[in-house]
Amino acid sequence: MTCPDLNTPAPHPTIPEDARDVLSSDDIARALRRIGHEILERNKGAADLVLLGIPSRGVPLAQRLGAAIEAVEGVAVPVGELDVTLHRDDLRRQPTRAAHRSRIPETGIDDKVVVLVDDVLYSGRTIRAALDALSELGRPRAVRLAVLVDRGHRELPIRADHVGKNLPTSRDERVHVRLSELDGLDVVRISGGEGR
Ligand SMILES: O=P(O)(O)OC[C@H]1O[C@H](OP(=O)(O)OP(=O)(O)O)[C@H](O)[C@@H]1O
Ligand SMILES: O=c1cc[nH]c(=O)[nH]1
Repeated sequence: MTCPDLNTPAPHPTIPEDARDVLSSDDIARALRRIGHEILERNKGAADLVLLGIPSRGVPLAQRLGAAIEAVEGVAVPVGELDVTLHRDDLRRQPTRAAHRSRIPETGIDDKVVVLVDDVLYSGRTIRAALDALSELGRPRAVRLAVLVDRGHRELPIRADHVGKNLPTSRDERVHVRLSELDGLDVVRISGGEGR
């Protein structure tokens, strides 16, 4: 098996020209503010929260959620990133997928309420890998999941606790998330599918 390269960023497909917008920059900002409020409500405040973004785009989303929570509560929530690459069940099929390094806040995750953050939830396999990666790092009191887009088609018994937008899709469509920190603009588009 080829080992993933730690330094080479994963290639990302360009968005086809016929893609249509599903979330604008303002929509994304509103969704993240709402999710921030939901997380605080569910957790009854910011105590013991740790946000972990899943690379690539889960990382800036986790940082934005941290900022949104801080704006409401006035306290900084630890934010880190959790690489799941080596825990994926499709590593043999996609051996060139780049590995990142996990960055866990100094607070650690033991007895914390960890909120995993990702851009798209689809089969659920990335989140399964995230739970596997997390179990090597400690024992959170609870693990929750926040995603910007849930496009359905789960292949595993995994669900999100906080969703920016539920987007019914067909399997031959693709959801493209672009974020200013990595891509220079904020937008969610969808491409492919019958008649599009
Ligand atoms: O529920 P799943 O079927 O696992 O799909 C969701 C994952 O797919 C995308 O990642 P991708 O592998 O395209 O890499 P990226 O994060 O670099 O965009 C997305 O960012 C999610 O992490
Ligand atoms: O449509 C999809 C499916 C998985 N991951 C994405 O980013 N988009």
